[in-house]
Amino acid sequence: MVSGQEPKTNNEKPVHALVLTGFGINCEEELAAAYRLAGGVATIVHFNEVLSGQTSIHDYDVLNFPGGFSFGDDLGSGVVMANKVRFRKLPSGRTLLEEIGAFIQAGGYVVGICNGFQMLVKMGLLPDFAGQQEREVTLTHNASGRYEDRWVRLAVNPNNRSPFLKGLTSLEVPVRHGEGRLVIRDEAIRSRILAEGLNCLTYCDSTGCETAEYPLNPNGAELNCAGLTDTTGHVFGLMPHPEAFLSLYNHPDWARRKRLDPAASEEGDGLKLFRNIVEHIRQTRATQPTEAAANQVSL
Ligand SMILES: NC(=O)CC[C@H](N)C(=O)O
Repeated sequence: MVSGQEPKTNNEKPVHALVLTGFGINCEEELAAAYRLAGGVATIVHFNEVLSGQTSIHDYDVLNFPGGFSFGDDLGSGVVMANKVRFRKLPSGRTLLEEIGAFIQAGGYVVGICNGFQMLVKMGLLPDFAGQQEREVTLTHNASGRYEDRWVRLAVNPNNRSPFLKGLTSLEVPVRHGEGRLVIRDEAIRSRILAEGLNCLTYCDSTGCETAEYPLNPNGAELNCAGLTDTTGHVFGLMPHPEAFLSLYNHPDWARRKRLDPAASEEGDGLKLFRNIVEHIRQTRATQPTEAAANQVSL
């Protein structure tokens, strides 16, 4: 770029999402499409490229763990990938989990959807990354004893900490999983999750009231919890798939909805989350001078 035409603020840089793939992840294309439709840039990268140091997570704004069946759900869904993140050393000499900790501290965002949420929980990033040795919560087999593939309604916790959920009160999205039941280790952790608003999404009925009733709560999750954040709001995980509802035409009832309200938006509820995070990162950047502009000021 010609000198003098350098962007003055970082908000002229595109918001860049790193979307991981490999080993049985299968939702990376939809997730990348979600960021692109929301005005961001998305790059799909094989997990091994990150572990080998060919790709650095620090070059991106949002690190995404998509859904799927990584390692065939062997040892429990998400466990093998989580262990690679926790224990494999990168060329930097640090584990990927340590790199992710630094990435979050530097302002990065981490998202896990379905199998990705299971990975975040099993690597100990949710509900809070305090370097704790023992997991505080887990995601395990659905109470129904079978794979659940259905649309659910979610209520957004008004005290939630995630910029993904800004301005949202409820949304409709599909679930498709066998191990989505949140189990919390003890009462103290349960109270902390509630007190700090970490249970950012709960299964609800058509009136928006939280419910434990099956199949509205499709897996029997404690607190009817469908999604968690950490206390910083930089780590967000959820069992349902917002990237699977980007357009009205993804919804099984789209034809009736279109007939009843032909002028209604053709965007799906899920796209709102990605618009929110792209906008949030842009706004955060708008207040930060670029390195070049900061250097000019200090001269
Ligand atoms: N859609 C998914 O990501 C599925 C997650 C996981 N394989 C399960 O069945 O629980």
